[in-house]
Amino acid sequence: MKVTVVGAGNVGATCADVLAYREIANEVVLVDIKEGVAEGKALDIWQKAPINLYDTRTVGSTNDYEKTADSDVVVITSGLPRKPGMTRDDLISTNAGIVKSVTEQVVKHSPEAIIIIVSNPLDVMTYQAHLTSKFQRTKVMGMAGILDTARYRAFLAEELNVSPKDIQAVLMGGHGDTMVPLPRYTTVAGIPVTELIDSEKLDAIIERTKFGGGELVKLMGTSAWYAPGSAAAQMVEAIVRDQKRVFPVCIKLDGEYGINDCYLGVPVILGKNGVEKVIELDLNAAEKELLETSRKHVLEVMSVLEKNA
Ligand SMILES: NC(=O)C1=CN([C@@H]2O[C@H](COP(=O)(O)OP(=O)(O)OC[C@H]3O[C@@H](n4cnc5c(N)ncnc54)[C@H](O)[C@@H]3O)[C@@H](O)[C@H]2O)C=CC1
Ligand SMILES: O=C([O-])CC(=O)C(=O)O
Repeated sequence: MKVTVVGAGNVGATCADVLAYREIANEVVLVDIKEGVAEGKALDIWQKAPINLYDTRTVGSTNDYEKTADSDVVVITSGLPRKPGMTRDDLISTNAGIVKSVTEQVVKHSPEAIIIIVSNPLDVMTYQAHLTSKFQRTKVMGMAGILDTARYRAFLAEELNVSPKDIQAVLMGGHGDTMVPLPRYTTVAGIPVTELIDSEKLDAIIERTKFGGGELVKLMGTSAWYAPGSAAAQMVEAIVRDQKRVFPVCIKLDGEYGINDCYLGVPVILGKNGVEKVIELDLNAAEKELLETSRKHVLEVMSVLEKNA
């Protein structure tokens, strides 16, 4: 299996590293527009192989997409990260152009690839890649839900003093402050979380999750990369190993949840064909209202992209 990661910055390099040391692919090609950066990071990851004992080949490329030819999966992380005071949506004008030009190259050299978008604003960049690639919707998806649920699970694990491994959760909607965590579908080793935590503490954790990206931007002056890079690698793994994992993933909705033509995070089954099924949960009225607010927000940002097209 061959996987390309475009953007050899913080998230892309982390993703490539996880793909390599966990031997998720046989070959990982790292691409960046900045001269030498992708080659250098790919070489560094390859030199770690004898220490960490893996044999995934890592190759770097300065914008030469020939090296990416016939990739099975392509992860797109190229684009600006936000700085303190910015929203993810503020990145749209710069990142839309980057995602468009990168997707054109990806499609030309890997017409059968499955594309995973990481660049922000996530839902709208997934839209951009889908528009440009003209691939079927099940083969163009965005990574956000695994990261957002991971933050939620980590905060819960800390509060309850249990292993993060035992916390299961699902979350829906756009990757932003309108995301919709679903406590009704959150369990600790099968026990409904609401039996273990009072509602005030749970609400505080939900709020912290919604602004989890911004918390890190404030601390570091740029956005997160360890959890995002690992989350993207986990999606790649589900696809290349045909694991049929159930994850929240951003995809164009075609009538699911009564929504058409909007890109939103929903639980899906992920396997060798990409998104193999969108799972439709029976949401209650309050959850539907939150999802509707999120849909409206993503549609607004999608319309900015359309105006600039
Ligand atoms: N979906 C999510 O949950 C998350 C999304 N992100 C987003 O991922 C993106 C990358 O973040 P970082 O890696 O932290 O940024 P970074 O600045 O460390 O890396 C971005 C890389 O993209 C490269 N690049 C720019 N234009 C390019 C082009 N046309 N072709 C190839 N490479 C190009 C840059 O040279 C740079 O090395 C940002 O848009 C960020 O907002 C970050 C974390 C989580
Ligand atoms: O917050 C950001 O800008 C990056 C991101 O999407 C996240 O870490 O959730």
